[in-house]
Amino acid sequence: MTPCLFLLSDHACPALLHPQLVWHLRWRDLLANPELLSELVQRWHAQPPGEAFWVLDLPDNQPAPLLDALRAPGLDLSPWLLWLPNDGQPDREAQMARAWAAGAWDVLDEAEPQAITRTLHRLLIQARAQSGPAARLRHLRSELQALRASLDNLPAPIFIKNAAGLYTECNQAFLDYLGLTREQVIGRTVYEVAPPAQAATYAEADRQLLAVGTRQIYEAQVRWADGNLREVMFHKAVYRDEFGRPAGQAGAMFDITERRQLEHRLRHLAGTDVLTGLHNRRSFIEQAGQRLRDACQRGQPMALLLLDVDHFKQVNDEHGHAAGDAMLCHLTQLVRATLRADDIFARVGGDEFAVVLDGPEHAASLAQRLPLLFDEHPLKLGERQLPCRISLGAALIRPELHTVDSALNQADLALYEAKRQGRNRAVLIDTHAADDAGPPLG
Ligand SMILES: Nc1nc2c(ncn2[C@@H]2O[C@H](COP(=O)(O)OP(=O)(O)OP(=O)(O)O)[C@@H](O)[C@H]2O)c(=O)[nH]1
Repeated sequence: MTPCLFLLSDHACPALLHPQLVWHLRWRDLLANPELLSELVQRWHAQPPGEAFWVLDLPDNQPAPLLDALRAPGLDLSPWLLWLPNDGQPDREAQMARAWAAGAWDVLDEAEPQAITRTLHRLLIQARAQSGPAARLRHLRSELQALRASLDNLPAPIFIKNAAGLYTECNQAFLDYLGLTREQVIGRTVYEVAPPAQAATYAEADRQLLAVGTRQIYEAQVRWADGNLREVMFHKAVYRDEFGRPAGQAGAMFDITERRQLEHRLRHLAGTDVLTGLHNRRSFIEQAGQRLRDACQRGQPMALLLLDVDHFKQVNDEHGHAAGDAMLCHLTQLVRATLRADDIFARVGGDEFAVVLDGPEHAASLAQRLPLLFDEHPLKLGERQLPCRISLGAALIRPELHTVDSALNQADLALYEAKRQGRNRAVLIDTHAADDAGPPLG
């Protein structure tokens, strides 16, 4: 915002004649040849000064090309002055008249040094008014407005907080997202802007960020304008004062609710059997593994049951694949109704199902009841009733001694034994009892 003097002259340099001019107004450029004006214009565009004053000599009384050039975009607002040399030319009055008519801001007549001093004095007063604190404030205000307009055009909610945790700025997207007015946000803390549970999370994150003094990315819930909680990813960074101390933080919010829901749904689908809606084998291995680890910590004995439909191939062959599907769903419903809420039930093969559960008593009771259950509840297909028979192998295990695989192997041995003994029955193995393959239960 330093006032500048652009001097264009083919006469003896007026700046040299008037050091006061040079002293108070920093030279921006000095050109001795009016033909270099185009170069001046280019420099002006490359690095426009805040304010500029031009002192012009109108060479050979031909001001038109010069003035046309001065009206080029970006230059036409600059005040300019005519330098009238005291060189004895006869048409001084005419020159002056032409300059006024062309829009000269003033005339510096070398023949009247006192008038030049007055003009320069006025020039300085104006220069100071244009480049002083008020002008700087105007400039800052207009920059702030430009910044705010840019922020308001961004779709992501953006906020700025000072070191005391007060919001000092935010964009329109932030207000829209929270459903608040500017007055409800600016100058307030997170506790006045967000529900208490979320506000505590944000305040702790703010504290950590200011302590570390760099950047921060974290996920948290945010209450949306409609009152619902949304999943949001915060990207925040500290800004510093002139001494390099953290002075506050600027943050942006990215709503990832839909992305998280999609991920959750994909994870669910990846672990779900399409026909029955039960865990598939992959999900069963994960869930059962976690259950065994938990049980291991508690010293809780566990059981793993394997159920397999007897002669299921025959059902398919005689009644069709759709009837076979219906039988698998029927089995699913019957077993699920018998299990406890925290038992893990999965379809681990075509006609093979697995259950992981706590406690040998519950396992023994199920092993006894399930084969009978299917006798009592045949599958109804229209007018027809299809008998549904299953074999069941159960392994009682101590989780500290078993993985899911080894528990499955034990249950498989028991299932094999049930099939071998004639099907439609249960065999229970206590992996720690001396006689591993116990008697059939069903
Ligand atoms: N309907 C239907 N059948 C399936 C599905 N998945 C596998 N199967 C069939 O299930 C049958 C399983 O047959 P096997 O493994 O021979 O067993 P099984 O006939 O029950 O004989 P045992 O187990 O020894 O009593 C095969 O015919 C598969 O084609 C399915 O999703 N739907």
